Amino acid sequence: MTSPILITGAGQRIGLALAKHFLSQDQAIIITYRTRHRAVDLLEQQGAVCIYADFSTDAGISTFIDALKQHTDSLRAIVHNASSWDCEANNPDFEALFDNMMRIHAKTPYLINNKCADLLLAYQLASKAPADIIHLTDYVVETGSPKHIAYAASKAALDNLTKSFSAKYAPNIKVNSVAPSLIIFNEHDDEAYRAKTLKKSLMGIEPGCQEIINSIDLLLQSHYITGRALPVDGGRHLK
Ligand SMILES: NC(=O)C1=CN([C@@H]2O[C@H](COP(=O)(O)OP(=O)(O)OC[C@H]3O[C@@H](n4cnc5c(N)ncnc54)[C@H](OP(=O)(O)O)[C@@H]3O)[C@@H](O)[C@H]2O)C=CC1
Ligand SMILES: Nc1nc2c(c(=O)[nH]1)N=C([C@H](O)[C@@H](O)CO)CN2
Repeated sequence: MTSPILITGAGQRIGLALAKHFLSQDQAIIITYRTRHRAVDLLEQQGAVCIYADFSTDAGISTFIDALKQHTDSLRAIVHNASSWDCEANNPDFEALFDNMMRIHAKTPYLINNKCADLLLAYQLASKAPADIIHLTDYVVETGSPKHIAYAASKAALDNLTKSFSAKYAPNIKVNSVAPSLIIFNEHDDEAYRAKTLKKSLMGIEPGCQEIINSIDLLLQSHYITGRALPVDGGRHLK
């Protein structure tokens, strides 16, 4: 039985790089997308199952879960990557911002982990190896972020879900976080922001998506690491 890996929000950037990596390893994948980027068409042509999902409402989460179960009866792993890096400066409606951040970063993983564990257990039963849940959190889980307050709090909630679900699902399913700081800039990031951000870590580089791919491969290959957050942050904590 080839059990696919589910990656949420894989239409661009890190999620897309992960999807391409797994396909290059002949690992079946299911991805979610919200915007139908051209890259989604290309993933589908390469054999990926691509499911539209907008996690901005409870109904959208529920609709996705139902669609997922129509496509597969087992999962090798779930990578919760979908995210919105939104901030208070851009959203004076703090009620909506907080709800949106919590829903995409905490409620969506919470509901999928609870309602799709049977798919992961089906893989474990057949393979006799543990399945995996991986949460993409953020370095700011440790520090907070004065400019992304609701975002940081929601990622901290996701970090806590890692601890709870790892205890709930062990030993059949491992649950870990990958906690990045800067991985890749956004196109709109100006030179001043880029220079300031690069100075925040000891390594002082924009490392690129391969760092996250390497981290996720490490967690997938381990039969022992669970309940942990793998920091991928260039030594930012020592700056
Ligand atoms: N990039 C970086 O340097 C860092 C990234 N991270 C974390 O790593 C992960 C990947 O980062 P990155 O690739 O930059 O992520 P992006 O900001 O590119 O977002 C990834 C995807 O999430 C999707 N998404 C956003 N909101 C929703 C929603 N409501 N419903 C469904 N999908 C949604 C987006 O869809 P659409 O294409 O429609 O917009 C997008 O394709 C994230 O969890 C991020 O927080 C953490 C620290 C640093
Ligand atoms: N969903 C996203 N989350 C984050 C992003 C992003 O582009 N999308 N970017 C960052 C920054 O790189 C930050 O780590 C350094 O300024 C954080 N989260």
